[in-house]
Order: sequence, then structure tokens, then C-alpha cells
Amino acid sequence: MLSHAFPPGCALVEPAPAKINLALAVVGQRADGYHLLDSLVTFTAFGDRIGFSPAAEDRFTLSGRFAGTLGGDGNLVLSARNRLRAALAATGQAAPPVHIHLEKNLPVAAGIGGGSADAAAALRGLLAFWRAGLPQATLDALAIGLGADVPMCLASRPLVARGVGEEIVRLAMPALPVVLANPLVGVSTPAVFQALAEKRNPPLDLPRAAGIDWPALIARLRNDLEPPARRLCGEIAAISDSLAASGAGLVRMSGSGATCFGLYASPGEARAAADGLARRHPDWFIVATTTLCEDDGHGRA
Ligand SMILES: C[C@@](CO)(OP(=O)(O)O)[C@H](O)COP(=O)(O)OP(=O)(O)OC[C@H]1O[C@@H](n2ccc(N)nc2=O)[C@H](O)[C@@H]1O
Ligand SMILES: Nc1ncnc2c1ncn2[C@@H]1O[C@H](COP(=O)(O)OP(=O)(O)O)[C@@H](O)[C@H]1O
Repeated sequence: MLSHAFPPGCALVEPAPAKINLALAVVGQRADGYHLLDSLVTFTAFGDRIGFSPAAEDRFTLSGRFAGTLGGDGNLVLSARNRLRAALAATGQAAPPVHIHLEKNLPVAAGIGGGSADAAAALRGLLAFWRAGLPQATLDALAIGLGADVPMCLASRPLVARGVGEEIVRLAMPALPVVLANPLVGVSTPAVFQALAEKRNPPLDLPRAAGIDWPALIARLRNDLEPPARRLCGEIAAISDSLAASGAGLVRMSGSGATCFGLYASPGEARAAADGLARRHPDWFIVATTTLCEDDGHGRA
């Protein structure tokens, strides 16, 4: 269903699901400064959306709660469009002018990969809109060139990400009821990595067997970026405490923060918790949603 926020005649809408790092280990650092990760990742039904329509010349428009926090220039959606168009031109494929509309529902610099999700959705959506195709290796190179989180967002389904984010192993995980909570204070990803004292931590201990009790497993894991992010952003403690007090079975920070997620026993409990939190903290971003399973992920990569 197209939202009224999209331009009339919008030919195609691509979801850009929010990312959750259910757990994240920083296991090393490359010579260029980028950190090596081992991260258990999933995506949510809630996210941004991108619409694509035919146009006489390229256009980019924004709507949604967080549209005002982004400038038009330098948007990752435009970088994705430009780089994809160049890659298609190199293979003789047409990439005519397009009106791209971004519905920005996710807070910016929040650790839930909004910009990366948008870049990945732009790649997926434009390939479909232009009825074009690229070898998987070319698409993978385009994705990692746009940002470390873009390959995982291209898949948009439960997975483990390693390397700096370019090594993706898909896995089966059930839908989990979650609440995302963010104090609407942006946290700089480079600053959090810089503030991390120990760069060589043990990898996550992820079992290979079937029949995993996911909430119990996730509870045993950790996010190595949470302690440095808490030092840089005092609001994370309040967000985390409020989620815990709302009945979450587990609370943890996603990515480099400041968004924290709570896991709940049922979607009803997650919704009730989110309603209570939103009443008490009208200045926070609070959303109850469900994580995507392997089959309802949006990734085609
Ligand atoms: C921490 C994570 C975990 O999923 O998520 P977010 O908190 O950003 O959502 C990611 O690794 C973020 O990925 P992304 O936000 O795409 O990173 P990029 O734009 O490529 O890099 C931004 C900056 O973060 C640092 N960076 C990023 C990824 C990585 N593996 N090591 C790093 O050190 C570098 O300082 C880099 O200059
Ligand atoms: N479409 C976009 N959505 C969000 N941020 C964007 C976008 N395009 C560029 N950016 C820039 O990317 C940076 C990281 O934003 P985001 O991806 O939301 O955070 P995070 O990496 O913490 O998940 C921001 O500083 C923002 O200016």
C-alpha cells in the first residue's frame, strides 16, 4: 500500500528496514583503522520507505518525521543512485531519470543503520525500477563502497556480519517482538569506535545447531560498543533503564547507539510497553515492531 506521503503515480516502493545489532563483538582493527566485527543482526518491519517514479529529470524529495534532520545533498540515496547508474552505464544498461522519494521514519545517527538501509533500498529499488541487473560481485562491491553496513542492509534478513561488514552469513531466526527507543541525541559512529579501549575482544559464541532458544542466546551475548557509547551519551542509561522497567526480557544497545532495543514475550506486550514509554517520554523516539524472518526479508541480494 502506498502512503499518501508518496508522490501520486509512484511506480515502485522499496522498504528500508531498520537494522538491529542483537549482539556485536569488536574482534580487531584493520591497518586502515576500520574495526573487524562479529555481529548478530536482524531487521524490523518498521523502517524508512523509498518510492521511485519516472521523471523528465532526476529529483529527490523527502517526507516523514525525520526528513528535516537530513540535507538533500550528500544523502546516501543519491550516492547509491549515482554509483549504480555508473556501474550500469559500464555494462551498456539504461538508467533514465528518476524521481526518488525518501520517507524518513528512522532517526539519524542512531545505530539502526538508517542511512545504510536507505542506500541498500535505493540499490534494490533502482535495479527493479530500471529492470537492470549486475553480477553479484559488482553489487557487493558497490554496497561496501557506500558504507560498512550496506551489505547487511542489502540482505535485510537475519544474519551474522563479519569483517568490517562485508562477510554475510544468513541464518534462520524467528520473528521477535521488540521495542526500539532512542533519546533523539545523535551518536557519532567514529567517536564510539575511537572511545573503545580494547579492540581485540573474543568473537560471539554462536551455536550452529538448530532449535536455538534465541532470546536466551542473545541474552548471553554482548555489544562491545555499549560501554564507550554510554560514556559519550548519558541518555543511553535512561533509555536502557526505562525499557527494562517496561517489562523487556532483555535490553541492549544496537550498533554504536544510542538506540536500545527491548525483547518482549509477545507483540501485545511490546505494544503496551511502547505506549507506556511514549506517554512518559514524549520527546523520545519509541516504536514497537517485529523482527523480519528469513522469508519476509526484503533483500534480493
Ligand atoms: C557500528 C555499526 C554496526 O553495524 O553500525 P551503526 O552504529 O553505524 O548503525 C557499523 O559497523 C557502522 O557501519 P556504517 O555506519 O555503515 O559505517 P561507515 O559509514 O562505513 O563508517 C563510518 C565510520 O565508522 C567507523 N567504522 C565503521 C565500521 C567498521 N567496521 N569499523 C569502523 O571503525 C570508521 O571510523 C568509519 O569512518
Ligand atoms: N538517507 C540517510 N539517512 C540517514 N543518514 C544519512 C542518510 N544519508 C546520509 N546520511 C548521513 O549518514 C550518517 C549516519 O547516519 P545513520 O545511518 O542514520 O546512522 P548509524 O550509522 O548510526 O546507523 C549521518 O551523519 C547522516 O548525515
